[in-house]
Amino acid sequence: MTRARVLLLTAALGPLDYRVPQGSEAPLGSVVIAPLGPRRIGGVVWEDESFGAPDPVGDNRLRNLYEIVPVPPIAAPLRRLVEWTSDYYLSPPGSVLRMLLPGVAFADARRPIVEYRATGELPARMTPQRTVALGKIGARQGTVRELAKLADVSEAVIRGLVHVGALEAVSASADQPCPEPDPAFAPPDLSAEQTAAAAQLRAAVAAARFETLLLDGVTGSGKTEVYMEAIAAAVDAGRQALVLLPEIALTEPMLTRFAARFGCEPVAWHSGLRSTERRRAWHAIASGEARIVVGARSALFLPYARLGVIVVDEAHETSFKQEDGVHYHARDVAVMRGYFEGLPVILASATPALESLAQVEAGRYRHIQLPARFGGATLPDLAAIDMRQDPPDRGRWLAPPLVDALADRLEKGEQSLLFLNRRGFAPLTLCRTCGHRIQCPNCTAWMVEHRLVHRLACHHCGHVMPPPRLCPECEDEDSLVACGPGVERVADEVALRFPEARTAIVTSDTLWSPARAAEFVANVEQGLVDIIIGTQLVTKGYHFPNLTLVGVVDADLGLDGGDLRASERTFQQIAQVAGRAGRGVKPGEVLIQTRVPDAPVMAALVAGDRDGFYAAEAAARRAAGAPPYGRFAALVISSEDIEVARGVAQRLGAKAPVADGLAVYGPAPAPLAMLRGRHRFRLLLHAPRSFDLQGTIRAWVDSIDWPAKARLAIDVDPYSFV
Ligand SMILES: Nc1ncnc2c1ncn2[C@@H]1O[C@H](COP(=O)(O)OP(=O)(O)OP(=O)(O)O)[C@@H](O)[C@H]1O
Ligand SMILES: [Zn+2]
Repeated sequence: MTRARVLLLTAALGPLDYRVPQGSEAPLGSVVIAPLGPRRIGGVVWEDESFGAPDPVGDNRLRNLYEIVPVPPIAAPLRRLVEWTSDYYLSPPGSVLRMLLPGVAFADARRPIVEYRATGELPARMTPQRTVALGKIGARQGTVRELAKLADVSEAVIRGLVHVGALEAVSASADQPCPEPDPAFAPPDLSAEQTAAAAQLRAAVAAARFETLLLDGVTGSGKTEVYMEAIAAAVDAGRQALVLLPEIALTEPMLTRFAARFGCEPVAWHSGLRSTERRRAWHAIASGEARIVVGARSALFLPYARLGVIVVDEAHETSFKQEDGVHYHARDVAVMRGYFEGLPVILASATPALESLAQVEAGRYRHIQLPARFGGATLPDLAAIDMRQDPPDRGRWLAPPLVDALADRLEKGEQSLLFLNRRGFAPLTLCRTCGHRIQCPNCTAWMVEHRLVHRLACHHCGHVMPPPRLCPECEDEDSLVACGPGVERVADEVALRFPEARTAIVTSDTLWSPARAAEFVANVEQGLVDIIIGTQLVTKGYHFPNLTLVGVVDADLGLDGGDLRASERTFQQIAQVAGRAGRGVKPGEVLIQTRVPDAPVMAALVAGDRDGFYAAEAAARRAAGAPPYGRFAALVISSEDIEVARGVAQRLGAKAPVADGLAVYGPAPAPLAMLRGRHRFRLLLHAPRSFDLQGTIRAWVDSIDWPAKARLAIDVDPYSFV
């Protein structure tokens, strides 16, 4: 009889033993469906010796596996990555496994789906909407939902077109062939510096060995062009390439850019995909047919058949850190994947994380630099506007020098960008009469006014309500006032000052789909926008040659809050957004509104002294034992019942581990004391780099009993301290 130990797709259990039905085989890594009580559940056949090698279950108690799923087995290096991730981030292995095997992995790729395509017949009644829709669909084929998305119309319009015979149903196999990228399609003419950098990357891919390379080039130096050479090398070698991006909004422009370089779009992977697209993508990735994959961090764990290189673009971005479920950092896990699979990992950034630079210094990462912009474009001039000396008019947010600069660009027909990392109209609504502030009922957070949609919204839990007319506290009428600016409010000021200017507000509210992102890019490129007002979403990736002015509306915003990376993040964010200016022939100017122009980070930005800033920051971190020279981990205990949460936190606190060099802070109410209706208490651990934090935490957490109503979230190497 053959048995199989299976790691199931559930957080609650370790591996379980099963019997392999007669006539079937289930070698290590096989994807299977197994019985679990009355349920059917997916899983992967695993080594007996993993996860503490639990004792085997007696033959007589084994249940039969239901099915061996006909997809390629999960390879050993990826199984090791699952174990490592589970171990390092203190997450159940079943939760990690789910990232490899989303539901679509179990959907039969060969089962046909009904798709639709144009028949060439035009409906008798042609509305303008139908004309546009058919134009956009062209020769493409897809489900009703996909075509609706493609044509930017409702599904009803598509169904209407089917009804009148303009579209016909076809049975499509879900594993439609992926187009083959052609590395020789349109290679760029690289500059001498770029050529040297690209040669190093190509050689690393050809060597097919683990190595981490930090591609550190100023904004506009052509990092993307250069790492595409590494991808070309991987494709040439018959391998797959993965590019991780920090935001979904960046994927669409990147797909277009790849299409220009390789002759076809790569395969995209992110949470915005339709389930049919997702199914197609997953199976193409697992079979090796998807040669280039561009995706968000969730693309990292997929079972690539023949991965040859991983690129992490904008590698300094903290959005690579997942803040729920498995709290992993995609940049760090990418490096581990490279290690287990024996392949190069390229981290690209104009403002590398201190962590990455420390690895370079320690000799563990190779440093590849591109110190100049491509094509003779120069880096922009940065200057600070001291808001204490040059304040904006009352109730306004733009200081006179910035207003003048905007007027100047409008006159010259050049584009400007105003950056403020705050969505909505105003971050706080306050009663003038009684001082009441409108707070989210579920979170320790203010409700943010979104005037464009007439709503107050909580940015933590998504709770929305109409803006009240009466103060909920004193019931005074029309006493509520908006405090502070968000991008919408800055846009109002721009409209007031420059009624003729064409503006675009760019936030996750306005660029919620890849299609909207693509539309925004096209509008700016065609010169249909004069002033962009945006959040961090516009700080990176974009290349608008006619954009010559960047205004940072509130440079001090990120410095509040006492986050250990506050200065570093401020530096990166402002350097990145500054990098959008002057990328063409015309030089760029950057004006930074601040109340602390003498703060080291502002002074370094204005002086263009990146090395000095990083050196000072590194010294300060080293002295404080902060990352990357020391380590943190956070334990957040939450419950709907505050007493339960407090009780567990206190019992845990009473058993806090004691060790040389280890400091345990708390328990204390977390800064975000309530989130989604749950009360939160936090314990923070601080230890030297070499300390076994994971082992310590594991033993500690096991030392108390956990009531069912309390939940524990563990965050190793936290980036968010709320
Ligand atoms: N060798 C080249 N030939 C033609 N165009 C190039 C070349 N190198 C760079 N470019 C162009 O210069 C612009 C900037 O390059 P790219 O976007 O690759 O820079 P980057 O370093 O990734 O920038 P950022 O970090 O600011 O996003 C792009 O429009 C790119 O196509
Ligand atoms: Zn809330």
